[in-house]
Amino acid sequence: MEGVQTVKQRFGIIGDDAKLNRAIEKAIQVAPTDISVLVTGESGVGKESIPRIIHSLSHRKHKKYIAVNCGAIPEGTIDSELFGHEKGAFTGATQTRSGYFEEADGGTIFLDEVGELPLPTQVRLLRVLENGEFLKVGSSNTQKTDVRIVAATNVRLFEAIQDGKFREDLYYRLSTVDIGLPPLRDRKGDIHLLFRKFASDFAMKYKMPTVRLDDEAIQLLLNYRWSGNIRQLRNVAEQISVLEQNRAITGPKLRNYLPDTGSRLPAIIDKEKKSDFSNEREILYKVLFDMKSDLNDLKKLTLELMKSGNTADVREENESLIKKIYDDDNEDTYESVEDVMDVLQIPEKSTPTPPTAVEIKDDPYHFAEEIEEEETLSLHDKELELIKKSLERHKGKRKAAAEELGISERTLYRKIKQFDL
Ligand SMILES: Nc1ncnc2c1ncn2[C@@H]1O[C@H](COP(=O)(O)OP(=O)(O)OP(=O)(O)O)[C@@H](O)[C@H]1O
Repeated sequence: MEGVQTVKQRFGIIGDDAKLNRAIEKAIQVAPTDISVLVTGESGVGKESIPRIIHSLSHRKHKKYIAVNCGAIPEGTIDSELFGHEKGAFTGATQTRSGYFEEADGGTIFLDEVGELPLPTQVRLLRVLENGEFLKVGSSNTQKTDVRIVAATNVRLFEAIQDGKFREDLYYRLSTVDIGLPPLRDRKGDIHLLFRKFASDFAMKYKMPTVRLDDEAIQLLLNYRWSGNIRQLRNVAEQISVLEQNRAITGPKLRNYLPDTGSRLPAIIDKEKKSDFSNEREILYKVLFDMKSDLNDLKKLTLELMKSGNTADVREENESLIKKIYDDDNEDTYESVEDVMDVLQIPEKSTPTPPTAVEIKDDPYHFAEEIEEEETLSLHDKELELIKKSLERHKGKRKAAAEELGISERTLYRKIKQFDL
């Protein structure tokens, strides 16, 4: 039997927390059996690695492993996705199609977000679990399949059972063995380790030096509540790796990337609040918006220089703009405003005046209008725009889009429904 450390290495699992190790150990122990396993834990704790371990260490490893995100499939099509359908079963069913349970015969199916399954689908699933039997949608011919099921949930299934949204008998069938993964805030010893790993991965990906945290930043990292768990930590490491010029990260710098930190208060878990990604995104939008605004200012300046060819006129007319672009209290700015004024021979004045709203409005340059338009966009609009763009770019493939956006497929699915896309 493979050891916990070997498995961690093989599956790229970082951390040495006792609860994490116990979860991996349990996965290794149950792998050779056909026992159904329920993986529990908050969103982003790394539940997906457990079914992969179980499948790879089982006698089913040469057969298919299919991971299904139950929360990402619309209710109307989930039965057909899982169990297939007969030709003519519903409008658009132009030919017979096999479902995941048929495809994965001999292998393993991972049902992520199993608590999201509609009740009629739960009945079908129970039947497969009990005797391996299922019916294609629109068919009365019983079929057989031999599939090992590993399910995962980040909702409290007991509450769903009490609310009549999840069948109790199905819960017991699924959770013959329960493997719980701890939230990141309870794995303090692993937090900095994970950050360093992600920072080094992103440094390689973006071909930049690795960011490093000072002591204050490390403390902040350890005391943060991480409601989005490892996924959120990874996103923060990526944002910092991409956006920070100075690779030595101080506490105050890091704080900008941690929404609602409440400084070092102990973790407060809000059951209703699923994640902090909207706040996180807000910060990112702000940084991106500032960068875009600077870029537009520079475009304007360059165009004016090209059009007029007279640097003296341009520098006089755009004094406030030049100051706005270069007068930054950020120590990472490449040039100080004094250097630029020197180059352009503009005398220093005490208080730079940023362009007023009227100035921007009256500006004949289209990119200035762009700035004004951008400023009026709400977070909601920007989120919608990003989701649309990402879906377009990935030709409607939700998995790829969710990956790019740094959210789970289920969250993306909810957003698609929310924005009526
Ligand atoms: N121990 C770990 N070491 C390295 N990366 C990890 C670890 N655990 C999780 N990750 C990474 O964190 C991200 C989230 O993990 P995963 O998708 O498995 O979470 P989850 O619990 O299934 O979340 P959800 O319930 O939202 O689907 C992934 O990018 C995964 O690779």
